[in-house]
Amino acid sequence: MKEKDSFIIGRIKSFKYALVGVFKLITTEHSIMAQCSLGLIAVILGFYFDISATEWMLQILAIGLVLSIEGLNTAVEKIADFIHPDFNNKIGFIKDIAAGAVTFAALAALAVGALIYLPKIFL
Ligand SMILES: Nc1ncnc2c1ncn2[C@@H]1O[C@H](COP(=O)(O)OP(=O)(O)OP(=O)(O)O)[C@@H](O)[C@H]1O
Repeated sequence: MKEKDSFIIGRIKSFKYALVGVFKLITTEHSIMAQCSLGLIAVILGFYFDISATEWMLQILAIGLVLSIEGLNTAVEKIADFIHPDFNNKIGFIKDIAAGAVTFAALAALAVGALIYLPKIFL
């Protein structure tokens, strides 16, 4: 049996695997690429409109929330396709609710973006 790593070595290895996961998500998943692009546009808008520190914090949290849940949704889709590649109503239900979770985050992020930028654009 493989010997267990020490606490510190274990955490460093986990962080390395997590960074590899970030790289895989960004380079292979179209949904993550799309969300990253929207996040990048939000960051550019943030610099353009010189938003406050509080607005930056809310915007960064919103971007992080969407990317995190989109990443988990991708993982759910991959597991579903792996364990049951054929059409199946239960797999469809699982994928739908995982996508629904992303939609909650995306709507919240949209609301944050609207509250930050609409007054700056129209007022
Ligand atoms: N094996 C399946 N059985 C039943 N329904 C499925 C199955 N695979 C996909 N679906 C249905 O199709 C929808 C889209 O699934 P899919 O895996 O293509 O996700 P997607 O959001 O298009 O993913 P991607 O991130 O690859 O663009 C699901 O939400 C579900 O309703």
